[in-house]
Amino acid sequence: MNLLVDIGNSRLKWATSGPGGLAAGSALANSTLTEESLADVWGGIPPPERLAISCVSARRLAGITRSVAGRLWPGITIIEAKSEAEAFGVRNAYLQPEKLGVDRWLALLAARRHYALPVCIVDCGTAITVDLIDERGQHLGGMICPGLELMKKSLSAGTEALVYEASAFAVGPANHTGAAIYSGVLSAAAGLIEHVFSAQPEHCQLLLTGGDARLIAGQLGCACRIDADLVFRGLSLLVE
Ligand SMILES: Nc1ncnc2c1ncn2[C@@H]1O[C@H](COP(=O)(O)OP(=O)(O)O)[C@@H](O)[C@H]1O
Ligand SMILES: CC(C)(COP(=O)(O)O)[C@@H](O)C(=O)NCCC(=O)O
Ligand SMILES: [K+]
Repeated sequence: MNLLVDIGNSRLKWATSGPGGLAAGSALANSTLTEESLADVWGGIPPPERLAISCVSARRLAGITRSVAGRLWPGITIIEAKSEAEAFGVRNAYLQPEKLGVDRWLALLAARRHYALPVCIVDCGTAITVDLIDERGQHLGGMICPGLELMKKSLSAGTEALVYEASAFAVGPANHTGAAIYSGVLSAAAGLIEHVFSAQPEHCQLLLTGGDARLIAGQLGCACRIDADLVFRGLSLLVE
């Protein structure tokens, strides 16, 4: 069994991978992550052979992950994923390939392995990222925009009257501020995706992942597939 860890800017996600496939554990908020809280969660799992880490957040969080794993399972092999110019049949479009977020790179590797290309990958996390990959495994580049929570927070940070509300929900034209903000950011996300995807070849598949994938998918006027495990699937290539 191997342990896969995806550290985004909001949450640490983890899963085990074995002969029976992937099994995701519950995500931990970065804001409350400590060696103790992580050791509590992992204390109950069987010792993994290898640990694969993807980290686009603070190095401190990768450090906590390494240190807890080393303490619980002395001698464990730890692999930290890095974006490369080319691997597993995927060629990175970035001028400086190592600068592409490693979560985005791993999602591309997973798409190449598990889906019929071309694919448009959208990661609906802290940021919303869009990445395009053609039938030959060539990454065509991508886009980055704030995620739903960040869009809401930026309105409250940049205005006098708009207050951040965690719980408002609305679709379409809204009749109070919290709902109007919610509806606005959801439409912005859906509009970005539809705009990019509509310019892709007819046979291109749309693949959504990330914490807000289901919510955003519900607003799309085009067919899409949700794969919550895309980054884990990329990580598991590194330990297979
Ligand atoms: N239980 C949850 N806890 C926190 N955020 C959640 C939860 N369910 C969905 N979300 C949404 O998921 C987003 C974070 O998605 P995630 O893919 O974990 O991001 P990242 O990889 O950037 O850490 C949050 O902005 C939030 O809107
Ligand atoms: C764009 C991101 C912030 C997305 O992070 P996330 O929303 O998954 O936390 C991350 O992939 C990143 O830091 N990328 C480096 C810059 C780039 O990909 O161009
Ligand atoms: K992510």
